[in-house]
Parts: sequence; structure tokens; C-alpha cells
Amino acid sequence: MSSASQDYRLSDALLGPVLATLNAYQDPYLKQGLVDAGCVTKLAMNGTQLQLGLVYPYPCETQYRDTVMALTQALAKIDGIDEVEAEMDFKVKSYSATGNIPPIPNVKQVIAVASGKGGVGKSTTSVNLALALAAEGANVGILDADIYGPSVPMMLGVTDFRPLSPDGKYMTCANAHGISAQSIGFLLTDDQAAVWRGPMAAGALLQLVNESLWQDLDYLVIDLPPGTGDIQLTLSQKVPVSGAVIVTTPQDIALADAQKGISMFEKVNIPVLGVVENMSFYLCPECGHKEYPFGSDGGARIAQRYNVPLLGALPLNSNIRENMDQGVPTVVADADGEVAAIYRDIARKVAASLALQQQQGTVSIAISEEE
Ligand SMILES: Nc1ncnc2c1ncn2[C@@H]1O[C@H](COP(=O)(O)OP(=O)(O)OP(=O)(O)O)[C@@H](O)[C@H]1O
Repeated sequence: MSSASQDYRLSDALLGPVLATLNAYQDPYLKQGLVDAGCVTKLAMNGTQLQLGLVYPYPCETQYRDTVMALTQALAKIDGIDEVEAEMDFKVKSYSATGNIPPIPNVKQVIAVASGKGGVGKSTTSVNLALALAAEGANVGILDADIYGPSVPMMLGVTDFRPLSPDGKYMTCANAHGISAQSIGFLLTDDQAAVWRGPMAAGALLQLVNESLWQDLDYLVIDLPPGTGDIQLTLSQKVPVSGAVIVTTPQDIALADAQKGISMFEKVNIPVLGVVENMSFYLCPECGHKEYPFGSDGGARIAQRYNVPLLGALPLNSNIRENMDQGVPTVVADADGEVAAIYRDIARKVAASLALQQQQGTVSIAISEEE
């Protein structure tokens, strides 16, 4: 992966061992050495202190501390280096899997979250994924396209928000817990939305995508309506999606529906970044014992069969529901907890996978003005 800029000012005697050491450190999400991944942007010496600049192609701020500690330990073994001062950053590049669709202004990448059937926790996953990407440092928006049950306003605690259109063209978004949000639920009552079908719903959703005032987003997460019908297909064909995440529960029936979701995206050439298995196991709050009431490897099986990664498995946990009902999702409400850590891990996998798709050039890259 080529990096934005490289400023290497080391003697030949140091440059070789330093690059070798940095490349021996495999980024756990890019699965590449830091040099091969194009992350190393600056190398200089100040006395016996190595000044190191790293720029990742995906957001991973919560990993910086551990990475610097590991690198310092390894680099300090090289003769002449006693200390390391690291500057860490990330830069997400504009990218769409569907090269012929124009980019959304001020949005670099679009992640569609889908499920074959309703009620599996697609919105819960979308909201926590968006917040987890933000926790890693990204600028994130979420679009609630679930016309049949727009739950994002409730989940983010912004049910009273009504969009304004200062210029008569673009609508303002709500801000909650550091992310921007737009929802069909801000504009319609439940009964209005429920009667929408096919083209009418898809048209309105496209308007929401293209006519919202997004502010320099690294990622726009779209919570699609459940199912794999016309609306989902139209959106997949008309929105410049970078990659899709499929949410499922472990029961066979949900898995069968998830397979339909994977096939739908494959048909329109949108890469499926992976599967999230929700309500995968029950974690006893008293003793920490894990139980798998629906079998323990549904998500893994579907991932294997369709050759897509299993991004993570979330427990069936009443806190997740309660946090949602209170408008403070778990990634924010219990940022140091185990569940938030699972969501952040999923977020890093998704973001790194998008960066890798770009690196491999399997798809076209959309360049927008903010680059
Ligand atoms: N891992 C979980 N543990 C406990 N409750 C959960 C979990 N995931 C989701 N829920 C709860 O399950 C219900 C359905 O979740 P959610 O609304 O996210 O599903 P959905 O797939 O988006 O549904 P629909 O598409 O029909 O709107 C919500 O009450 C939510 O709080």
C-alpha cells in the first residue's frame, strides 16, 4: 500500500534495521508489516531518540498505546536507539465499490448494514458500529433507512429532532454521542412510513442519502430495511456503497435469510465485508458462564460457506437492549466493557477491510473534493 508521503532521514546503518523491525510488526487488522502497509511516513533521529511517524489507512486510535509500547520495545534493541517518539494518525480515503455512481458530497466511504430478516439486531449493530468507528477516531454519520421500523432516533436518544433546511436543498442532521444521524423517522410518523412500498420508499431514501448535510464524514453507516427486496436492491445500485456488513442470529432460519443478503450484494458487486452474529450466546451476568442456546457456530458456518469473514459475535445481553432503550448505546454507556470492546474490534475489522479492498484495487476508487 503506498503511503501519502515518506520522509526518511536515517543513516544507512540505521535505516535497514529500523525498517526491518517495523515490517516485522504485523498490523493485526491489515495483516501486513507496517512498511508493506505503507504506514511508516517519518523516520528521523534526535540524539538517541528515534522519531517515528505512522499514518494508518483506517481508524484505530484505541490501539495506539499498545502499538507504541510494542514498537518501542523492539526498536530499542537496535544499536543507537534508546527511545522512540511516535506520532500516530490515520487517513481514510474516498472509495466506492460501484465506480459509476457519483460520490455523496462530504462522505468518503459508505458501509451498508443489512439483514435477511427483521429483528436480528441490525439497527443495534449499525448504531454501535457507527459509534465504535467514532471511538477509533473517525468522523461518522448514520443513516436510518429502515422505513418499516426507524429505531435509530430512539437508540441515539434524539427522537425530538426535526431536520431543518436552511438553503431549501439540504437537510440538517441530528448530532448524538459524537456522530451525525439522519432518519426517515425524523420526517414521518410510523403510519406514514408503513404504507410505503418499493420505488416510493427507495426514492425517498435516496433523497435522504443525497440531500442531508453530512459534514466531512470518513464513514456513513446505512442501516438498511430488513430483507432483500426491491428497496435494498435499488439502494445498493444507486448509492456508492464501499462494502456491506450482514447481521444474523445463529438460528437456521436467520442464517438462510442472511445467505440471501450475501447473494444480493454479490449480484451488484458490492463486497461483503463480513457477518456479525448477534445474540450469539448468553452470558450469565451472575457467574459469567456462556451458553449457546441456538448452537455455537452458525455465523462461522455461513462465513465459511460464503467465504466472508465472521467479524464478531455479540452476546444476548439485557444491557445491550436497555442501553438502546435509554438512547445511550453500549459502546458509549459502557465504553470500557467487554461488549464495547467487541464492537470496536468489529469496527476496526470493517475499516481495515475497506482499506485493503482499496489497496488491492479490486474496485474503482471515487475521488471526491475533500481528498
Ligand atoms: N445482543 C442483544 N442482546 C439483547 N437484546 C438485543 C441485542 N441485539 C438487539 N437487541 C434488542 O432486540 C430488539 C431488536 O433489535 P434491532 O431493532 O436492532 O433489530 P433489527 O434487526 O434492526 O430489527 P428491524 O429491522 O425489524 O427494525 C431491540 O429491542 C434491541 O434492543
